[in-house]
Amino acid sequence: MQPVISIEGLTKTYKSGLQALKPIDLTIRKGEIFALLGPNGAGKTTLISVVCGIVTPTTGTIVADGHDIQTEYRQARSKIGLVPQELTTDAFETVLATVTFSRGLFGKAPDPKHIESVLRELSLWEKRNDKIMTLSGGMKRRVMIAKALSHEPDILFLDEPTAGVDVELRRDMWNLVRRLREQGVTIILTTHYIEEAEEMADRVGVILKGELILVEEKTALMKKLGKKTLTLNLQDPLQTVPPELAEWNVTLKNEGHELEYVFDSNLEKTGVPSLLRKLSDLGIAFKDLNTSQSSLEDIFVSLVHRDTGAAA
Ligand SMILES: Nc1ncnc2c1ncn2[C@@H]1O[C@H](COP(=O)(O)OP(=O)(O)OP(=O)(O)O)[C@@H](O)[C@H]1O
Repeated sequence: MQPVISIEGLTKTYKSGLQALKPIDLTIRKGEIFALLGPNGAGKTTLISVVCGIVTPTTGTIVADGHDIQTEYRQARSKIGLVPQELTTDAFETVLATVTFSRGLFGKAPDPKHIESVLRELSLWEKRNDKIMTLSGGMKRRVMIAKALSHEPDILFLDEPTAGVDVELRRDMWNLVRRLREQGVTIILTTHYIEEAEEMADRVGVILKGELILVEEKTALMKKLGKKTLTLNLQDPLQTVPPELAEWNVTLKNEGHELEYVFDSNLEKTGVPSLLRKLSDLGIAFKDLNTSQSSLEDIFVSLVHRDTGAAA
């Protein structure tokens, strides 16, 4: 697939000496929705800010839609829309003036029809003559999105678009993102929420302490997330796993007091009912059972363990 953003050897060390990004290589494909996941302080905003030309990289090159973000900044930036995490807009201006002005900043000819359709899509048309400062927080966020779309960007960055927004805005945002994707816009969003990535993304990148530790198709990642563990507390401890249970790939834990079975909860046949029947046939009784789902955190932990070479 055609790359729309190519990032090579990107690092960022802030003046304070903090290395916010370790060498990052990443290609964003044209027309995809890419979700960048990571905990607070992982480097998501720094990465976006560098690609959008707000923060200068320490090393590395970034090409956006064929233009080097540093040597051809204006051409590259005109292709990009950015919805930042923080609301940065003129409080005394009206909605319409702010969004119209944003388009002009990118050297685009005025297009009142486009501005109107953006404002209507974001339920801002009725508020077009209101001053920004009189709007609610959610409405202000909608204005930020309208500003980012004012110059018809081919690439849209959304930095935590749904942090702290209500259900309605979240749903509108997701619908908008889908419609933009249908129009061929490439979307990169950062989020803490795995559901958001699950709902929206084609691919997911996980960033941890400035390091892009995983980039994967969402469906593959969801398969990993779909892993569940069934733990049975046995009535009587077992010395070894009975050969009759070989097909389930179970393990004994806690000195034979617990039988553990890891299965894929996405599958129609998880193997759980048949395992329980087999245990009953074998006369293996259990006092209690519980299941736990591997979370994004589990994936983080196992990746960190792997990266540091510690025993998993
Ligand atoms: N201007 C700056 N000067 C020095 N350090 C900074 C600056 N901006 C960010 N940092 C640091 O860089 C690291 C990465 O921050 P960044 O905002 O990119 O993370 P994030 O993944 O976006 O986090 P969050 O989810 O909290 O928004 C953090 O340790 C942060 O404190």
